[in-house]
Amino acid sequence: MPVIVRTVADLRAHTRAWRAAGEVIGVVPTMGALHDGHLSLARAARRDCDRVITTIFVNPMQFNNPDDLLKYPRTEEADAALLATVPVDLIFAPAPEEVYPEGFKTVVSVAGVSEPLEGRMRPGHFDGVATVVTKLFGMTLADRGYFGQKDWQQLQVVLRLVRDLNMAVQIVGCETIREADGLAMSSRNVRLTAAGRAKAGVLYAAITAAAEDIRAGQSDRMAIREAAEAIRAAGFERVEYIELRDAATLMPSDDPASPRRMLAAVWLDGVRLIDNIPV
Ligand SMILES: Nc1ncnc2c1ncn2[C@@H]1O[C@H](COP(=O)(O)OP(=O)(O)OP(=O)(O)O)[C@@H](O)[C@H]1O
Ligand SMILES: CC(C)(CO)[C@@H](O)C(=O)[O-]
Ligand code: BAL
Repeated sequence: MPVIVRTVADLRAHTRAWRAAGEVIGVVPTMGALHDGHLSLARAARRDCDRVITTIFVNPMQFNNPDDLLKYPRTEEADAALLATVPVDLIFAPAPEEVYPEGFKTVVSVAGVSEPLEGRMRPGHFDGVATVVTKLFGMTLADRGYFGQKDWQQLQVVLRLVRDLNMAVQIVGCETIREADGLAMSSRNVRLTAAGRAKAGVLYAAITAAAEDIRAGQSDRMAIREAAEAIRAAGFERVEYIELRDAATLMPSDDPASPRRMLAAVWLDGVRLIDNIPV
């Protein structure tokens, strides 16, 4: 089993020795309730790095919805058993007071790319992500950080953060791991009912069809409207957004010559699902 460490002092004792030995350290930040998506990041880190740390921390600062924080699944024992199969060297699972001790005052805020889409729908969310990711890099002294493309906007926020603050961490974006019906794996999927789960693959199918239609010459607006209709017709409660954006800045883009990404957030069974694909 990987060693589980709860304090920054204990973590540093390991990472200092690793660095002194010239070893390359990879970190995989997670909020736990691990699935194959997370494990694919840990496996990529295992291939590239001498030492792999997975952090498990349900970061209160990035939750704009207290109910979402309360309901967030916590499965540490099962997570440790899964990480042992990779294997990772160390699990860092601090308590909130270790990360945000009394007197904590700093907020890291990435303007621009944090603002639309998830940033608009979840106010303060990306400040919480940027702050905790900055702290996790500082705590772990990692050389490389592994993030999933499933959270595409988050990945762009982290890339901007690292560039803007000259952090010596190389960011690796790993592709989205999906269930057989196309549903992107996510810790929140366990909250779907059996009926909801049976429909959930429609999200990926609808945005994939829209991306194909756009590549075949259909207008962006029409293709997106059809995708939203297909999702509603399948019984999803709400389409929060389906947007075609510049892949790096997340600003609106109608220029097919530059890399674009279709990003969506929808509600099914009271669960908020996100997904994205290249166009
Ligand atoms: N299906 C997936 N494929 C690849 N990477 C993923 C997948 N799901 C999550 N990740 C990545 O794992 C890291 C940790 O994510 P997180 O712990 O939030 O898991 P999650 O399943 O996305 O949970 P949720 O979306 O419910 O918060 C992030 O970098 C995220 O992008
Ligand atoms: C990167 C992260 C672990 C920061 O809390 C979180 O946003 C996540 O799980 O994607
Ligand atoms: N997976 C991104 C973190 C979050 O939803 O809060």
